[in-house]
Amino acid sequence: MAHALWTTAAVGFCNGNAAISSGSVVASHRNAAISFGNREVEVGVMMCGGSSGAMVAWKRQQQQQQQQQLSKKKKKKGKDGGGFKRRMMEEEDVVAVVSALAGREEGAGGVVLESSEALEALKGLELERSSSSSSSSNGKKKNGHAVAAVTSAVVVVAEEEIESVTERKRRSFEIDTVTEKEMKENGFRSTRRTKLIATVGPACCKFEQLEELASAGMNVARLNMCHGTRDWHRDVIRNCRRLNAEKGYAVAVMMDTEGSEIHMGDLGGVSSAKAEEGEEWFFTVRTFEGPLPAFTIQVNYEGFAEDLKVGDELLVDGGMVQFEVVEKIGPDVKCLCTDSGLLLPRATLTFWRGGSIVREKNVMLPTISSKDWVDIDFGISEGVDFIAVSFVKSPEVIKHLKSYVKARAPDRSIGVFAKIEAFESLNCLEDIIRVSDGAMVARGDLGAQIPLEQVPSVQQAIINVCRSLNKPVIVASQLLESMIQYPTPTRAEVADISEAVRQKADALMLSGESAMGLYPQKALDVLRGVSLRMEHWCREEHHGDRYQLPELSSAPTEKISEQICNSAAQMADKLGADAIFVYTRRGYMASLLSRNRPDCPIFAFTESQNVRQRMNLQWGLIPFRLDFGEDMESNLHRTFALLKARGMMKSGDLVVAVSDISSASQTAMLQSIQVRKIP
Ligand SMILES: Nc1ncnc2c1ncn2[C@@H]1O[C@H](COP(=O)(O)OP(=O)(O)O)[C@@H](O)[C@H]1O
Ligand SMILES: C=C(OP(=O)(O)O)C(=O)O
Repeated sequence: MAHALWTTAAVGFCNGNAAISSGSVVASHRNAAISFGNREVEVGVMMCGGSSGAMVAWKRQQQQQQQQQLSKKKKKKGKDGGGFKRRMMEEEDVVAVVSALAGREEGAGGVVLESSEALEALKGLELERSSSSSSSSNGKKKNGHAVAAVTSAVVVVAEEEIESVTERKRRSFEIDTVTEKEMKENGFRSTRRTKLIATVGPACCKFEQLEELASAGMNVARLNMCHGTRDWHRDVIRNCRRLNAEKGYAVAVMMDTEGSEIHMGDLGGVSSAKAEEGEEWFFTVRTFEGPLPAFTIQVNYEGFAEDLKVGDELLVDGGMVQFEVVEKIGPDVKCLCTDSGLLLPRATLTFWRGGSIVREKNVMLPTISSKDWVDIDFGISEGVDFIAVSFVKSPEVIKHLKSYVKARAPDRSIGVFAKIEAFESLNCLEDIIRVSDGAMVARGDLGAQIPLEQVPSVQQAIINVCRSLNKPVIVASQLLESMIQYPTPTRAEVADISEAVRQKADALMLSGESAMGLYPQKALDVLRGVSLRMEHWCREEHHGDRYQLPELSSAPTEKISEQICNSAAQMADKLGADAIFVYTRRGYMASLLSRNRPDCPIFAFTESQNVRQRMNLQWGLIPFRLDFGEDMESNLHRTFALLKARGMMKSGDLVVAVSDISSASQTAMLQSIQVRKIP
């Protein structure tokens, strides 16, 4: 808005009828230099004489002029007039103050706010921005005037710069809007600890649909590179970024590689095909000009016919449809359908012989194919937060990818997750997880590689290893499979989700339910509702029967941080603390706290949006973005003030605060635990 150089906008806090006037300014409480776009503007919060309740803020050079203009407007149009809009601010915060300014009508002079809450909000603003203080407290003399209280204040901003203020404010302290809502609705002790991941597909890829999922609690959006084009994925990633930037979410993006396991082609463009028992189908590596012949399925693996033997069982999608190999005809394999079902595009294929999975030349296929490398480059350039690697069989591939990612994106932290689904990965589970940034129990394909009845115990084993090694773990696939078609889940699905929550997995993941199901939103609602209920049951109603968490192992170099976090979590539980606060640059201390699975939520403050998004996948972490101050004390004060102002915490709440950040002036890192009551 270039038209008005200094159209005055005002935010005031009033006692009774007092509004903005040119009444007696008695002392400056604090002067804060605020950057508006390219300019530094001084904003003053004034201490006012109790009798007048007047308030003024000024731009240094134009102070007098501003006051006259404000006063004139006030006189002319009354207290609501002159473009000043009266507005109650019971529970709103600094961000809302500035947003209100940005959203006000064209030409409106400002927003007048009332109530002590609003005053707190301004104090937050002031604290955050203050570079010097000439404050005087209640009743003390300053500049020869009696100062009663901080009863009022005005912030003057240039109209054309409001947007950058909004942006700046938002960037200096950010919290996921859904979490904030949940915290206000349920009280922050009851916020959901288990994180939710939704696979994005045609059923939920539009901006509005993603927004609906985000508001239903999606913490991470997963993109399965098996499906869709890169342009399609780019649009989704950008929609997620837009959602975060415009709506205040912290949705992370996870890219899941296709891998080079054997799978079917795209069925010639149809969305599914039914295979009936007794039918003969041809599996082939040939390509066809024009439409696919009837009863033909293309396969992506050249050695397919070579690896198979007559009599082998061929399982589609881990057994959703089953065939028996009856004949090999050159590059084609004729199969008889023995278990009917729906064939879906690009479904995985596994072969079984005498009750064991067949490992022939296919075992030599690279875990990361050449197409995956191109996808990975794409993901890095589009700024994904996580890369999940399909069919990991050894730790080497993860190490290799991690060093590649570090070289390609030295300034960003991209988490590399190992999907545990290959039979071979179970022989070196610890080694794989140790070098990864997290793991996914990919039960869909895992259930096709090991007997189904072993999947639950393997799930538990993977979760245990992850906790012991301090790696986040995702439980994925078929959590609500029936909801692809129906609006309510089966009881067994609810029990399955509850079990994963009881095992304290970091995150639960939807696949087809959100990607191509009829009820993506409802499925996420069920996931959220069941998680909340089970968490509550474990925490509040079943305290004595706490799920026994496995031993925590430790890395020698990280022992001090680990001990600090373990002690802080124990202390918080024993003291019945309301929250743990952690100030963290890389998210590491936050993860060490999270793995203790304490009773109270962990408010994790970090300076980086990237780290904030990554923390959004971890159990119990409520990630905030915050510009760190000079020292721990100032960080604590600012966060207390801001959280109180936003109605998220209140005076008297008990907080255990952990920090390992050092200020610019400190050379050594200071690790500390403090127990504080919110003032
Ligand atoms: N990007 C996409 N484009 C089209 N369909 C998708 C996409 N992502 C997922 N799907 C659909 O959702 C289903 C379930 O997703 P997922 O479990 O991730 O894949 P898969 O079935 O290949 O393991 C897929 O089979 C596919 O039909
Ligand atoms: C999550 C899984 O992987 P994908 O969806 O890529 O098959 C799985 O197999 O469970």
